[in-house]
Amino acid sequence: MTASSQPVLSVAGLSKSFNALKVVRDLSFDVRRGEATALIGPNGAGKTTVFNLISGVYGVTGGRIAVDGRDITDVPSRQRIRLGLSRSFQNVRLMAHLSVIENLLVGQHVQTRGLRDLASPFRLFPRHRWRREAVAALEEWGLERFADAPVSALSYGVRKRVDLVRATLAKPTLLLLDEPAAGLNPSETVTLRDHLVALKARGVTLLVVEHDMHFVDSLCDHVVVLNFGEKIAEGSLADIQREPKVREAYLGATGGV
Ligand SMILES: Nc1ncnc2c1ncn2[C@@H]1O[C@H](COP(=O)(O)OP(=O)(O)OP(=O)(O)O)[C@@H](O)[C@H]1O
Repeated sequence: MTASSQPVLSVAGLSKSFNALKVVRDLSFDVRRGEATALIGPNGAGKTTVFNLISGVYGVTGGRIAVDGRDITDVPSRQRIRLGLSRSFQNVRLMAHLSVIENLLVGQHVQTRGLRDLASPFRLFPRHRWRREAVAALEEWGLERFADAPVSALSYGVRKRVDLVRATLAKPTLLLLDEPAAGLNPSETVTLRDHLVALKARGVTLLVVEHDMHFVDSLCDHVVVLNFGEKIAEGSLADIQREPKVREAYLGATGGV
């Protein structure tokens, strides 16, 4: 297999139980390089748990996870970040009392050094490489006017985009996005979608948990459907929407995919 045809992420026979509760069952799928793959399913299907397994928040009960052909199943989560995995959470995890630029600097610091000396005086090093990179990234995404604003003063849509900038500063190979469109108004949703389409065009591979099927349709190349922790279908959105199993799973839960 050539490096470019090798999947960025490969999940094989993955399972996770919490005591007697089997939340993920024998799940296998690949995420192809340069594509956006959606992981969808009714509430409680196990999507967030799969993200937590891939990012290393939880250990697996069974199965293997590989990134760029390297088995990371037993690699601690911090090292997974260094191997190219980055994640943006459903509830934005920026520090509200810090400015946008400070949040980006903390993010870079945590990714490269860990939490050990988090208190180092960033403000004393205005010409620091990280600061230049963070400012350049904000400019690139048209967010530079917010650089010195406290995160608490930003709209939710701008916070989400700042969180995306934070997640991509480390130039990830694979970006995991947990419900990126949740809580956004229609125009914020389009802006965020355009940001993600641009990231994809730059070669960032995306794995997205999302309930908004219009958003999935406009961003994702491939869809994996979970129900009760099991994969019940995968393919294009049009393909999986035709699958009786998928229609059944959604009709039982939310009334349609
Ligand atoms: N730490 C945990 N301990 C016990 N059960 C858990 C834990 N985390 C998740 N679960 C259970 O696993 C199942 C799957 O949850 P998960 O959050 O992964 O689903 P989801 O598909 O992301 O749902 P949603 O779309 O509502 O966010 C649920 O029944 C949930 O209660």
